[in-house]
Amino acid sequence: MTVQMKGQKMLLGGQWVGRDEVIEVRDPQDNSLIDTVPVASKDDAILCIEEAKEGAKIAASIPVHERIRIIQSAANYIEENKDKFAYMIAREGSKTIREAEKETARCIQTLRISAEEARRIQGETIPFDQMPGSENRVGYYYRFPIGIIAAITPFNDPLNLVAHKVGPAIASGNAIIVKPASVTPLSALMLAEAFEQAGLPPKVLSVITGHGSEIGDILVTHPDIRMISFTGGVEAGEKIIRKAGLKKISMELGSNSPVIVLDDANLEDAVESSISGAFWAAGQNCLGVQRIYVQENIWDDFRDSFVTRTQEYRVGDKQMRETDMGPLINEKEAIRVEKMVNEAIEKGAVLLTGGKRNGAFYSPTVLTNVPDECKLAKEEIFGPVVLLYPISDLDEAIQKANSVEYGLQAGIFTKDIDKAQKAIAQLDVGGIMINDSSDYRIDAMPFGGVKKSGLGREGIKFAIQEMTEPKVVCFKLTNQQL
Ligand SMILES: NC(=O)c1ccc[n+]([C@@H]2O[C@H](COP(=O)([O-])OP(=O)(O)OC[C@H]3O[C@@H](n4cnc5c(N)ncnc54)[C@H](O)[C@@H]3O)[C@@H](O)[C@H]2O)c1
Ligand SMILES: O=C[C@H](O)CS(=O)(=O)O
Repeated sequence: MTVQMKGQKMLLGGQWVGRDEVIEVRDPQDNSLIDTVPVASKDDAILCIEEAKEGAKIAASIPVHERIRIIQSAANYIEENKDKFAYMIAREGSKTIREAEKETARCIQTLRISAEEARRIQGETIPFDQMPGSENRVGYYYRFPIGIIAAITPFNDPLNLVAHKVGPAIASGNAIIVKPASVTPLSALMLAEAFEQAGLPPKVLSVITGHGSEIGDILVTHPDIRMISFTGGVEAGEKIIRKAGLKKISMELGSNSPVIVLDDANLEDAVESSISGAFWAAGQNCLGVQRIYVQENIWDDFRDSFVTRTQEYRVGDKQMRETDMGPLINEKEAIRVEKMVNEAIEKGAVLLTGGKRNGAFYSPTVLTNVPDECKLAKEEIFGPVVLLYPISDLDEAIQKANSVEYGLQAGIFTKDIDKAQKAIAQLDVGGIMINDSSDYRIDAMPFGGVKKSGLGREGIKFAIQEMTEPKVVCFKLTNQQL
């Protein structure tokens, strides 16, 4: 399928512009050239922000009913062209076509929720006469847009995670500058095209392409940027926070997600849900199942079933419908995962299946007996690798699940409501799924983590809260008004 691309153009200050210097966007599966995008200069980033200042005034002046129409129209456009959007996600990224179709459907849902939430940005009246001397006053607060938002997004969900920033920004009357991942910028440019077709006024949305650390620095440090909405790895996140200065910050970072399987669990559900959660998007998934703590009296059954299902997972051409898992985003990432696995094996880990690399492909891999000091055990793998651990009881599972520096989401499989409640209370995470793996999310729920997994929450309504400020209004009434 050929997709008519903007080609060497980015959306900067309401204009589609090209640059002599370009970045090649290549298919991770065969390194074939898909398209090129411009390398924005620091001056381009500064110009983009200057134009976005006008865009912010325009965005704030768009009436809510028009914001709703624009966002719904963009969602309709994506729905009418869903095969092209899914094709591009699978082409420039490493998702299979079926995974890409699901991401496209979620993006449409994300935008429709954004349109709904545009009508729910409300304030409250405040009874001001609460103290002696404060009589004869009435007032309220309402939420207003903050201005220009810089959105910096990762490679693994190149469409929906951009929509999670653009949708709420437009719904709340802000201007937004998106800097997509340099390896998967094309889906973000297609999203910008959807909003252009929908009649979004120029300069409200910009998509600037280039090297993250270069133009990203301008976006992060510029005084006219009022909020940084970052989704990516903790290393980049920490660099951004150190440079940002006094700005609103949203950080959706990495994870090392645990799942607990107790002996009263539905074993088939636990296996199937954890297989999907572990190997979705070749493990390049912030919610990906990385550690599974299995109660020892069901250890053999779970381990054998999980390994068997892992071996049945079909790795291959991501554009083929029968494929379950494609490559990682590039060979460098696959080599990074391979090194983490080999380090663990050298230190005594037991490989139960997988552990094989072929270029950017890395086979679905399961290990046990991984020493705690290994990178594989304590860091984010961001690849198709799962660690199994036997545990004696829930207390041990919770202690071990909490023993890493991340806390995004966790899963627990049990029929015992008391044990589920204990896990809810004691697991140090942003979300816990009962009888689902850690990899469960709907786009409307509050989403984000604790510790090194991030700051703040996304999930449309929650993103809108971060993208708006309350403004208090108080009227002192004159005698004739009383
Ligand atoms: N919590 C979440 O919602 C969530 C969702 C998806 C991915 N992630 C995380 O993202 C990571 C994988 O994505 P990635 O490899 O694209 O992440 P990354 O951190 O390498 O890059 C993310 C974005 O930041 C830009 N960037 C990198 N360094 C920068 C800097 N110094 N200043 C400004 N911008 C900079 C990149 O160009 C890219 O656009 C994983 O850690 C994953 O867990 C988290
Ligand atoms: O990679 C992290 C994503 O935010 C998870 S999801 O694709 O949004 O569920």
